[in-house]
Amino acid sequence: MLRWLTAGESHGPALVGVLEGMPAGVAVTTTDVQEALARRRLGYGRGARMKFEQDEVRLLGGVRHGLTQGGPVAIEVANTEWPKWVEVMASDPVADASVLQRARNAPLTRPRPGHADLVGMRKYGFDDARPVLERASARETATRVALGTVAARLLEQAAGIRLVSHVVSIGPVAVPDDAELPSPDDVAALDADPVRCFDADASAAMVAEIDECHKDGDTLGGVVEVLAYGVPSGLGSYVHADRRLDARLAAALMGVQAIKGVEVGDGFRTAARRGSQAHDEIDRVDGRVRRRSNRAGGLEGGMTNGEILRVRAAMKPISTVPRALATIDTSTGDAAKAQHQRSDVCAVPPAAVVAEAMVALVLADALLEKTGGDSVAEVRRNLEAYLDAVPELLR
Ligand SMILES: Cc1cc2nc3c(=O)[nH]c(=O)nc-3n(C[C@H](O)[C@H](O)[C@H](O)COP(=O)(O)O)c2cc1C
Ligand SMILES: C=C(O[C@@H]1CC(C(=O)O)=C[C@@H](OP(=O)(O)O)[C@H]1O)C(=O)O
Repeated sequence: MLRWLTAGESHGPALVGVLEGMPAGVAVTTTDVQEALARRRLGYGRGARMKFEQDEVRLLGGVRHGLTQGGPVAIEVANTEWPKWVEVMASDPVADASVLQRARNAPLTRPRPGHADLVGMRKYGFDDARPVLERASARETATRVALGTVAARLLEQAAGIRLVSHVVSIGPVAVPDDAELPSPDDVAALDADPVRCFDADASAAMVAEIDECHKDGDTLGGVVEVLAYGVPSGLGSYVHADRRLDARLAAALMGVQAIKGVEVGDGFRTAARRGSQAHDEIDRVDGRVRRRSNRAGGLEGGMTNGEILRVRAAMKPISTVPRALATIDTSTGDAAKAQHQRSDVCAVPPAAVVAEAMVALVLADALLEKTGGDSVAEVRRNLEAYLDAVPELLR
């Protein structure tokens, strides 16, 4: 079983992630994690913070000489913004109370609709939204991407599974339904695209939409898709609700800040079709079982079926809207405009990278559940033994 946890605040000294259950022998370096984090910072429409903040990565435990050791992997992602927040986010009481009178520490009492601010204040007993937004912030996704990097390395090295994430819509602009899917060889091209989109026309229209929206003081959401190539048949299970891989993927994706819907394969589009047009017919071609289509997105009965895994996640528009939304001031009860400082206009491209990390973590967990194994070599051996034992007529 693979388990993971993250800790840390948006403007604290650092975020930290712990991944427990990784077999020994996964090749991963600080540079691998840094490169993955750099991909999360890409994307047209992100706010000022992305321009001046660096992600400083330290592998704190579980990796030696470029290989996991079988113990928990701990990764720190330091916030280079920290020097500006030393007093505001100090973990110990601040001796000189006068420093807390400064503007940066003023209580945030105009909760932003769409954020955790208002309910977080109620639930945890704060008269200031600061502690709520510090932990609710999607800055935390940096740690998920760091941990997802290790999971993705296991998937590739033990099972030849490779992941791709891309953007399929931003606001009203979408790639055509029948557009070609990007493959793992297209990742560099996706990284180079301003909105991580594989369709050049749609990409240009998305950039124009973001510009338009920025001018209007507004924000945008969209839909991302994660593809997994080379996934063996039989990860997950139909035997119980919490073992279904579709359910586990949906929960992991819904756990990303601002994700409001998940689609497996053709998902909601399938619901509008007749059965004869909704499923993936089975054939035998050159002695191998093949599917004539992949509308199911590689998942049937809560299990991978050997086709390309395809899941989508819908992100709501950024909640900190520059043309500020109506709220109340919780210190007076009066009507007010929601708190607004800097913010992203659109964070759909980084959300694709975060979604990819979540899929990597869930797939790595499902792979280990199927194969067991304390080292990459053992995982690989066990996977091969399982696949070799599948009767010829079912292959
Ligand atoms: C990669 C990423 C970047 C984000 N950047 C911002 C941002 O700059 N400003 C903002 O208000 N919300 C941002 N969000 C979204 C908020 O964190 C999210 O709206 C908030 O947590 C409330 O959404 P929820 O109801 O799904 O938790 C971002 C989300 C992601 C995934
Ligand atoms: C820092 C990151 O994202 C942040 C996520 C975020 C939010 O409210 O979720 C708000 C913004 O931070 P701030 O309010 O400090 O400007 C984003 O920059 C990051 O992704 O690394």
